[in-house]
Order: sequence, then C-alpha cells, then structure tokens
Amino acid sequence: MHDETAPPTALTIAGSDSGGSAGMHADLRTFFACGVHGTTAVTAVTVQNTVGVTGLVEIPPETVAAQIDAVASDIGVGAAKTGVLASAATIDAVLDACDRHGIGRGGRTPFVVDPVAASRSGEPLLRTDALDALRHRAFPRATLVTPNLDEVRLLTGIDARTREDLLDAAKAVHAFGPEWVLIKSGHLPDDPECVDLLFNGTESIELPGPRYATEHTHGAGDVFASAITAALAKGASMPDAVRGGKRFVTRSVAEAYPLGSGVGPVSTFWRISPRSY
Ligand SMILES: Nc1ncnc2c1ncn2[C@@H]1O[C@H](COP(=O)(O)OP(=O)(O)OP(=O)(O)O)[C@@H](O)[C@H]1O
Ligand SMILES: Cc1ncc(COP(=O)(O)O)c(N)n1
Repeated sequence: MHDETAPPTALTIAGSDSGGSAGMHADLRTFFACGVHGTTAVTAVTVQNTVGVTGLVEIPPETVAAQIDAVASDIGVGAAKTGVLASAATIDAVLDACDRHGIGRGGRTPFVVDPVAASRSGEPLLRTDALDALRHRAFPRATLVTPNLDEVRLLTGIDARTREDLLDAAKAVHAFGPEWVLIKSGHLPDDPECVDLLFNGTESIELPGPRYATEHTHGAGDVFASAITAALAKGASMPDAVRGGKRFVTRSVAEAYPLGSGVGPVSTFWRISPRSY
C-alpha cells in the first residue's frame, strides 16, 4: 500500500553507466529531480565513460526478475521504464515479472519501453536476437515506446531524414502494438529545430523544441523517458507527461556540460538551482 506521506515511485529496468551520464544513473537523477522515489532492476553493468563503452556484463535474467519482484511486492511501482535490456532472455524474464505485477498494457501500471540498441558512441548494447523480442513481445505490452531515429531504422527499416518522415516512422512502430509511440528527432540531419512526434494510432501531437549547438547530449534519451515515467507515476495523462518531459529534456540539453574528453552529459542540476555545483 502506498503511504500518502511518501513520494510517488518509479522503477527503471536498465543498465548502469560507470561514467554517470546515461542509463540508470541518468534515470535516477531525473526521478529525483522530478520528485519521485526511484527504484532499480539492473540488467547489465557497462564499463563506460564519455568516450565510449568498453565492456558490458549481463546480469542473469532470473536476478533481473527477482529485483522487479522485490521492488513491486514491497515498495510498489507507480510507473516503470526500460533502458538496456541486453538479450531476448532478459526481455522474456522482465515481461514475465511485469505481468506478475500488473505493469504494462493489461495491467494498471504505465510501462515505458525505451528500445536502447546502442550507445551514443555506437557500441551495441543489445544482442541482435533481442530485436524480435522487443518488436513482438515488449512493444505490444508498452504504454509508450520511445525510439530515436537509429532505433527506428533498426526496428522498422524506415530511414527518416526529414520532419515529414516522422509520421511514417511512428505508424510503423505503432503497428507492433504499443498504445503510444514517441519518435525522437535529435538525430535528424539538417533540421534547425528538434520537433518530436507523439502518436497513438489516431492522434499525432508535435512537440516543438529548439536545437542547441552542443555535442554534449549523452543521456538525453534516458532523461526524456525518465521524466515522462516520473510524470506518469504522478498520474499525468500521456500527452501531458510527454509535453512535460520535452520541457525537462530541452532545459537539460541547454545546460549540458563538458566532462572527460568525449561527449558530456545533459544536466539535471538546473532543477535544484541554476549552477548548483
Ligand atoms: N541538440 C539538441 N538540442 C535540443 N534538444 C535536443 C538536442 N538533441 C536531442 N534533443 C532532444 O533530446 C531528446 C532525446 O532525443 P534523441 O533523438 O537525441 O534521443 P536519443 O538518441 O535516445 O538520446 P541520446 O542522445 O541519449 O542517445 C529529444 O527530445 C530531442 O529532441
Ligand atoms: C547503460 C546505458 N544505457 C543507455 C545508454 C544510451 O544512452 P546514450 O544514447 O546517451 O549513449 C548508454 N550509453 N548506457
């Protein structure tokens, strides 16, 4: 039972990033900044910094499922999101555990599937055997799927190159059965703005935003999906959660900072106070 004096809770089912920029580290920072208590089911440990990923160790699928069971049976889950899911076996274990606790379509708990396939620096974070499991088993259970344009290409074969292509991309992902699809436009070449698209099969909603001239966008996708998940945990409708998440990630990209010698992270410090470091 959720005590009214406690904050809402959200669960991230994702990989760790030793550099602290992406993955579940970005998710937990975002949950905190959005006033939500974050819980975790670690799927993989990555050896990662701002330059790239040099190692990935998968957590046994039964241990991933046990973490979900431990959290859901005691603390509860207001909303859940996925990041790195690593393999088809992990996806199956996660979905079975989610079914046990009413997470996803058919249950009462919103389930955001961020189909992370590779790092910002290009290293694979998902086995190729997992693509079909994502498409045919995870997507139909998702309340929201949030691919970037590289993931759209990998999952549907659609090569979106202009803003006008985003609706076709959204329709192709929606055909796998999620309730809502959010196509992220950060990787659109030559577009002066970052206009993302939210689609549910009938309604399509444009999410306008500026494009900042920064290379430091490590973790942007994780922060966006986590801010949406936090809003869903607080009871927001999907369009409101995504609009709020877009404002959150836009400000986080605006205040991104350099770190190490590679791609720095988007910032969540601004939510506490400007330049609170
Ligand atoms: N340079 C930028 N300026 C402003 N907003 C941006 C920029 N780059 C990405 N965004 C926004 O950040 C969010 C994440 O988009 P993106 O397409 O980069 O996802 P992603 O590839 O999953 O993220 P990541 O950079 O973590 O790999 C979207 O709302 C996108 O519009
Ligand atoms: C553990 C983990 N999860 C997700 C990402 C994707 O984030 P990005 O696309 O910003 O590299 C990552 N690099 N590492």
